Amino acid sequence: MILQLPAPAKLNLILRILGRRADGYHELQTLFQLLDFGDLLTFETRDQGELTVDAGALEIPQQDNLIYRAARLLQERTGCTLGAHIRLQKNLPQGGGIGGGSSDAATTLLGLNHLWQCHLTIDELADFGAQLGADVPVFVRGRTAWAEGIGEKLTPVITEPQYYLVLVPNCAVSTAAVFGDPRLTRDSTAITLAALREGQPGDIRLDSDWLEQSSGNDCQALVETLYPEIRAAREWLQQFAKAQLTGTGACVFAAFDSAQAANDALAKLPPKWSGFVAAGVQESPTHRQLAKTAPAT
Ligand SMILES: C[C@](O)(CO)[C@H](O)COP(=O)(O)OP(=O)(O)OC[C@H]1O[C@@H](n2ccc(N)nc2=O)[C@H](O)[C@@H]1O
Ligand SMILES: Nc1ncnc2c1ncn2[C@@H]1O[C@H](COP(=O)(O)OP(=O)(O)OP(=O)(O)O)[C@@H](O)[C@H]1O
Repeated sequence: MILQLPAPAKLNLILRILGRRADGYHELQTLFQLLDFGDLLTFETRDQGELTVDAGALEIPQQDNLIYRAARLLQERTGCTLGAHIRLQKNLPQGGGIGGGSSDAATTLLGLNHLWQCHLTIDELADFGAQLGADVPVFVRGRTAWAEGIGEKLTPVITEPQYYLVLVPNCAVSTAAVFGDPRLTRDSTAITLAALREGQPGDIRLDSDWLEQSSGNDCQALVETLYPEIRAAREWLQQFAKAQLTGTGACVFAAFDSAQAANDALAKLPPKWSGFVAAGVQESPTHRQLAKTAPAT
């Protein structure tokens, strides 16, 4: 049986670092905005337990690929004797801060749970995801969300519809190196969302005025010192709208009210950089696609 599923990108519209835990991981608060643009994965079930990943031009040994690691973890934890061949169409830049590898891992957990009929719950899959990386659970849960802890405590939120122009500078940033740098500021005060819930039934709605005041990325100053090209890309984008780093970079982004305005800015992009326009979404395209998919037999 064959199943094709998207693996969307995310942006960190807010990234605040509150402190460092004894294990080296950082307590943070971040607003994960899911996008309607990403990688594409094709899963083909195998009767024998063998797992293979065709990652195209992505130069990573198979056993290190988060797709392979997610599939292996699911096999080990469920005792499933089925295997799979998984093909990756890589559209997202590597080390871009837009969660490409994490999203591939989440789509693998969701896709194989469906194909292999493991019947795991989203909570169980999100727990497995957290073992693969701090950004995996948000993609497993598939909602634009406010995150706390090391990124695993998720509260779904509703953001205003926006189009994002994402620029890809010519450098890949190591997340571990940024978090390990003594110059990183780690003392932001925590934001509380509870006040925003007052009088609102259902999910918290974050309006653009609140976002304007609260946005910012605590990694940005350090990353721009380490990679002047990232500062140059952000400053170029800043001529159109407030521009910011996502995650630990390298990508920078700005929000626009229409796809037309975002594409007009993209058309002026200097040839040394690439970029893309994507809409912000509340629900992951992976979940939307799975909801339309017939049960595996
Ligand atoms: C910065 C973000 O991209 C924001 O979305 C993520 O929190 C990073 O998520 P990720 O790439 O899935 O992170 P992981 O693969 O779990 O960790 C990569 C490295 O980042 C550091 N790390 C990550 C998350 C976190 N809350 N604190 C950390 O200190 C750790 O040194 C770790 O070795
Ligand atoms: N399927 C995959 N796609 C991309 N990177 C992968 C994959 N599997 C493993 N990796 C490794 O994960 C690292 C992070 O890649 P990724 O593209 O997810 O970075 P990122 O966009 O900065 O993510 P994040 O925002 O979650 O930190 C890369 O250095 C790469 O070696």
